[in-house]
Amino acid sequence: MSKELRTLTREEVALHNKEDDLWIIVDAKVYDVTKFKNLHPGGASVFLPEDIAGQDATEAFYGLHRHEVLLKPQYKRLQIGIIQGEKSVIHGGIPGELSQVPYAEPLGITEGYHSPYYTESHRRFQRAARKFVDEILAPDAMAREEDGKRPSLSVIQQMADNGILAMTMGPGKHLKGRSLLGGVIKPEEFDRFHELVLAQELCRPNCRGYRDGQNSGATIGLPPIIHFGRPEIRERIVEEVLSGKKFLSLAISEAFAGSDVSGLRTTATKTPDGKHWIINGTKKWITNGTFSDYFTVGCKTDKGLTVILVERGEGVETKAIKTSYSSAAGTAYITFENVKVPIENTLGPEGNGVFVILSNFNHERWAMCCGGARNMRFIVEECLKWVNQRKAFGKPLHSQAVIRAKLADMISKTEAAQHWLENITYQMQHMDYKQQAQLLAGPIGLLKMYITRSAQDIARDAVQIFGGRGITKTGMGKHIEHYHRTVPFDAILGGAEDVLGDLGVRQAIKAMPKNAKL
Ligand code: HEM
Repeated sequence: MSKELRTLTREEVALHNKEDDLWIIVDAKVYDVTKFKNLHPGGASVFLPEDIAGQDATEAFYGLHRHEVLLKPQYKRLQIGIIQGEKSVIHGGIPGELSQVPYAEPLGITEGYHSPYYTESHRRFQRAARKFVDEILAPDAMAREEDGKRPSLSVIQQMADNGILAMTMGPGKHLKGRSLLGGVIKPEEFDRFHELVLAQELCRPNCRGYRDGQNSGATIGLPPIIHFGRPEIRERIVEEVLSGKKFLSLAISEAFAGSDVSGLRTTATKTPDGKHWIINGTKKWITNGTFSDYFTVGCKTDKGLTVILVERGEGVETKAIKTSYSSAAGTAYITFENVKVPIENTLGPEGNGVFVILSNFNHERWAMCCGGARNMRFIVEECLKWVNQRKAFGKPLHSQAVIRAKLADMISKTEAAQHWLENITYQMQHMDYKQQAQLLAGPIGLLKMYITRSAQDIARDAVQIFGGRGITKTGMGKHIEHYHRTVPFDAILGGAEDVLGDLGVRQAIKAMPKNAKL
């Protein structure tokens, strides 16, 4: 039962300023810390100075704690009253609502700004996605990132029921008949900008391992089945995965070869009757691999690289790899030993695996750009809040020019990334698959390189702004520490940064007109 809060004057609170009778005010709320002080992680002595005991400690509190501390039940119950005639105004964000911090949201969805891309349908969709993420996803994300367990199946089920798993595959027939976020838009309305909005909202809890744990194996591993699978396989597996019943991973990279797909060593040889493949080899860094039921596997065959769908079963072993993010992502090392697979599981023509794999890359890299650009923005928001509430040398941190210069750089990079991303998204919206492959592989490669380089600059600057807190896993800088530790993932997964930059330039050189001379 919640206790009755008292209405108190500041004068009344001031009388409780002794070790055995100790109250403080934080944001118009009165807390009795008499007993708590001996359990306080920051020590008891911090409560005793005369400007804290019985006084308003709001500024001191927010210089040292995140707002969420006061929301935890064990601390919330320390509140005994509220100051007469005052209201508490600080909140750590209202679930489902846009942040009011400048640059915390893409300009296109920020109130007062205009956009050539976002319509009322996108904005409505964004609000529904934000609510889902804040209320359902974020609590699970934080808990699983902490304990390293895979995302809770109940949450995956809710993602499936709301069409989220299906929407991460982009617009298309697979959305038909689904209720998207409780019917907030119709399946035929869903376009690339809805997809962009969704991809960015899903990142907001800033739990990088968990984010990859939410079926991102399927986001990259299912399209080859949608586009190249035989109808009977496609129908069964796509439905099982998008309804959250089964999990699937893309299994291309190996200890022997990553970005260089032609160097893969996993082999598939046909049985003498030609009815099965026998697969042998290993795969490494396979997202969701520890818990996936299906694997979309790149194999060497007589006719060259071939992509084959493999079901978990005899001869398939997966074990967890420890990476710098949490094991919620299920990153695995996989061994295939004489795994027998029906020939019908071949995806696309034999020997055409490079095309099957490459045709997927644009969408995968674009989706990673969506997340990368959003994560940069989240760090800008954290830094803006921190420099505003933290004092150093008697002044707020933002009064230091060097801090403002860092923020200027961070904000510019974040805005540049988002605007370039939105332009590419607009191109995707108006191009068919073939045009995208021809015209967008280079720009998407360059964009991803730009985002991951900028993200690493932002991570480094954010650590400087947060100081020791930026390298501490709990407390004020916990998101900065997490970001700085996990930001290299984007620079590696889906094509290493340098390889992608090079791809963009090589494509430009290839497209140079013969008559272009200085
Ligand atoms: C109801 C009031 C308060 C509660 C519930 C509370 C709770 C906590 C908690 C949970 C931590 C661990 C770090 C974290 O999770 O952020 C902490 C750390 C700390 N607290 Fe408090 N606190 C309160 C008020 C204060 C006040 C008024 C001061 C200073 C005047 C203070 C000074 C500190 C310090 C110095 C630390 C260590 C910070 C660090 O390691 O960076 N606390 N407090």
